Amino acid sequence: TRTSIPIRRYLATNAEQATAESVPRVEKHQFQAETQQLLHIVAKSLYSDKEIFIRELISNANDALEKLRYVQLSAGGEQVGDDKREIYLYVDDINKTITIKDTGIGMTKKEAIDNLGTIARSGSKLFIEELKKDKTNTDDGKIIGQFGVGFYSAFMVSNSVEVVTRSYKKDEPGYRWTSDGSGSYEIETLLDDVERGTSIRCHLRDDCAEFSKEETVKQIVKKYSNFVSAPIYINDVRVNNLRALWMEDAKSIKEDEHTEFYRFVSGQYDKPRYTLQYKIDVPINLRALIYIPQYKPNIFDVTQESDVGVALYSRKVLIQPKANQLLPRWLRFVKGVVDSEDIPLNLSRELLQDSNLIRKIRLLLSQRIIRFLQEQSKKDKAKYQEFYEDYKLFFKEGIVRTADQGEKEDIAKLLRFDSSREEQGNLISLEEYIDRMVPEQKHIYYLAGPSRELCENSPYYEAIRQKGYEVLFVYESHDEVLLMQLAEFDKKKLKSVESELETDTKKD
Ligand SMILES: Nc1nc(Cl)c2cnn(Cc3ccc(Br)cc3F)c2n1
Repeated sequence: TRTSIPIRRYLATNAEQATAESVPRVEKHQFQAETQQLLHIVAKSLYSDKEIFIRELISNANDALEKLRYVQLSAGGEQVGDDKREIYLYVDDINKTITIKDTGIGMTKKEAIDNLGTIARSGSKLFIEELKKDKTNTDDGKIIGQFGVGFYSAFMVSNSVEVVTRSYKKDEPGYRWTSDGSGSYEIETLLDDVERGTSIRCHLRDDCAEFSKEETVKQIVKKYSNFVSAPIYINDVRVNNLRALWMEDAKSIKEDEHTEFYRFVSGQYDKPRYTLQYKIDVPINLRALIYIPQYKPNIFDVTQESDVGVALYSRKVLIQPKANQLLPRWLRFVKGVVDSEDIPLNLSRELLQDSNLIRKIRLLLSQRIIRFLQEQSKKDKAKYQEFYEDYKLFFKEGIVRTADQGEKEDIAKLLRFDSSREEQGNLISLEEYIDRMVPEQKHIYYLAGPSRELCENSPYYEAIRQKGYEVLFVYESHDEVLLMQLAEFDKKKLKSVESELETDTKKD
């Protein structure tokens, strides 16, 4: 429904109408100081790669559609049936422009000017703080995230930016805002009909002409905005088609949907061996969909810094395709998506590296994955053992590499060992060993040898068996180093039977 009204009906009386013609329809404004500063930050330093201006403008467009839906819902108005909630991109490689148009809530003149100011005020002040303190962002971050500095990113690639917008509010005219991002902008009240929503037209710089090429823009939209809930069209062809599975109710997702999604995020064509969907809102907002591949990693995968498999999103918008700081190195074989609202959309790649928010996500995720795998081991021991045989090198590397005893022991929960009390090949965990230690037994005992038979025939083993103690058998020399490195677990010392015997005979 084109509810826009022509300006002439907008001014009730003739008198007003008469003056209307003389009202200066184009006003010139100076950018505030903060805006200048922010524009400079954004245009010069903020974004590692320019292409994300498309992500930012699409996110603003999607937010405008979400705000419209929210406003109409809370106003009790029914969702007007034929009211399209869509995002349109138009590229024109003759005139070197790209336009992002939404049919969302739109802006009044005051809102446009205030938003520019708000972004600039909260943006530059908060942004400078963020750069300094790198505290986890306060809710102001949400304002930026909401209609963020993202708009300014258009100036990274444009000689000038032209915005046509009309608010959903009754009797509001449309406006055209233009600026070259230098010191001022113009805002013109439009006399003719303007459809509700906002369209941002970027007049691209010569060195950014690629963003007026349909194919280039399609790839960028698929990369960053594939999961944006509103339909996105480029020159009237729909481009986004995948559902953000990680936002959906875990119980409603079928196995083959996971397989399709896993193949999209992992770039591998096997299936998930394990699937973990993880949602928390405190201490931070986190939606994660984690897959462990069916595929057995080869020595190359283990030794090289293989392609890190976890992508970071914020509210369904891609922030970083290979967010390797989201998981500890030893979990680099994990694939999937982590989405956090608390990540301000506009943090640059560098800032993401070591913020304490990222450290918190890393700790929460790795502990949740360990807990999940322990649960899986109890649910299906054989399946876990198969997984353990394929992935144990990653855990051992993790234990040896970390300096933190707590983390060593967390990872050690995943280890499995041959035991004197079990059939060969029926592996037990350290926790299972501890649960069945004899009362006066103080330590966890292990014996390293080339094979089970040689272990069982070792004099060391015989002695300890007299005491009725269970002994873990390890056959690889690196396992001996590993256990020495681990040194203890759950306050019990890990003792090699060989060393134990000597000290016993030496009556300490
Ligand atoms: N698409 C879209 N829709 C809406 Cl409702 C808003 C509100 N703020 N922004 C960012 C923005 C864009 C242009 C100008 Br001029 C000012 C400005 F803050 C929005 N962008």
